[in-house]
Amino acid sequence: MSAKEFRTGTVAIVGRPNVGKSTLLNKFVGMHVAITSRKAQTTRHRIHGILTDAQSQFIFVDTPGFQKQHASGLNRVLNRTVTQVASEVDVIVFVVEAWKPDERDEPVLSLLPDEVPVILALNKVDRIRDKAKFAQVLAEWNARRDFAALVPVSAEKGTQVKALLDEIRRFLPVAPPVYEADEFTDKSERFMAGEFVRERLFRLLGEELPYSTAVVIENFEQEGNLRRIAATIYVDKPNQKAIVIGEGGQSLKRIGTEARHAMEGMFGGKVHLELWVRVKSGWADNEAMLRQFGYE
Ligand SMILES: Nc1nc2c(ncn2[C@@H]2O[C@H](COP(=O)(O)OP(=O)(O)OP(=O)(O)O)[C@@H](O)[C@H]2O)c(=O)[nH]1
Repeated sequence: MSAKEFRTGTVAIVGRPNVGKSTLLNKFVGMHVAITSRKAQTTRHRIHGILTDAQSQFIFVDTPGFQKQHASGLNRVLNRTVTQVASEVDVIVFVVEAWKPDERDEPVLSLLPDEVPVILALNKVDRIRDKAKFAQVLAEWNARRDFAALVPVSAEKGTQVKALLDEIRRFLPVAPPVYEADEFTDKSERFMAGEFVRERLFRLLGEELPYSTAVVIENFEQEGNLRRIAATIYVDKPNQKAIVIGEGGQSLKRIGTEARHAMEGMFGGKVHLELWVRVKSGWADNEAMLRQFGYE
């Protein structure tokens, strides 16, 4: 492979909430950079996962979940991000669930720009039993848009993920790599720290908490191999604060312990983590506050 043929480009992974975008991204980069959970819309930041192999460098832009039913300020910001990201990349991977074209995919489909090639990834094929019906689903999707390719995958099992990667590669421009091969994300440790707290929060309390929770890293200091991190979990209502803290502080303690262990594994050093919970009502509707929380 000569340097002249090396390909580098950006890839947006789009799709409505819960279709498996984060799982796919994690599979691609082989590392746990974006959080996954059963709860819809847990990915709010634009995360760059990077995969470099002998022939190419894929720079993945993970886009936020997409929900039309709640017209809050948060969703307006999310929708803007999805369109903006989609028009700036070399190729788009549009992730849907494989069993049937779903009307909830329509808002995302309608936002995809015409000038960027779109690969349809039909995810969760591990749950497909009826092959004949699946052929019909493929035909239906084909009729809806001129996709650059249609690839059935299972992000969770890894089935066909390599085939999907090969399809994506075809659309990356010939260019030298932008990032060093061992970089997996362009976000700082500070950002990752916030992601770990958010992940544990959703994992532990996902069923009880609404989407209106944000994590802000207030302090991040490094002394030798010790990192001192202070984070605030913002909730909308006092009763949510009580849920996050839990009986006798049990929940908050568990979130803190698990997040700290995850950080220590990732950063390769000791972490001292301090967690606070604060009520800031209406934050999901206030665009200035959203910017403060890093939701561009
Ligand atoms: N059976 C099966 N489940 C999958 C597959 N890929 C993802 N899932 C599950 O689908 C759920 C949603 O996955 P995520 O990766 O969090 O989905 P997402 O699209 O990033 O969701 P948002 O962040 O809400 O936009 C999780 O429970 C995953 O375990 C797959 O290939 N097969």
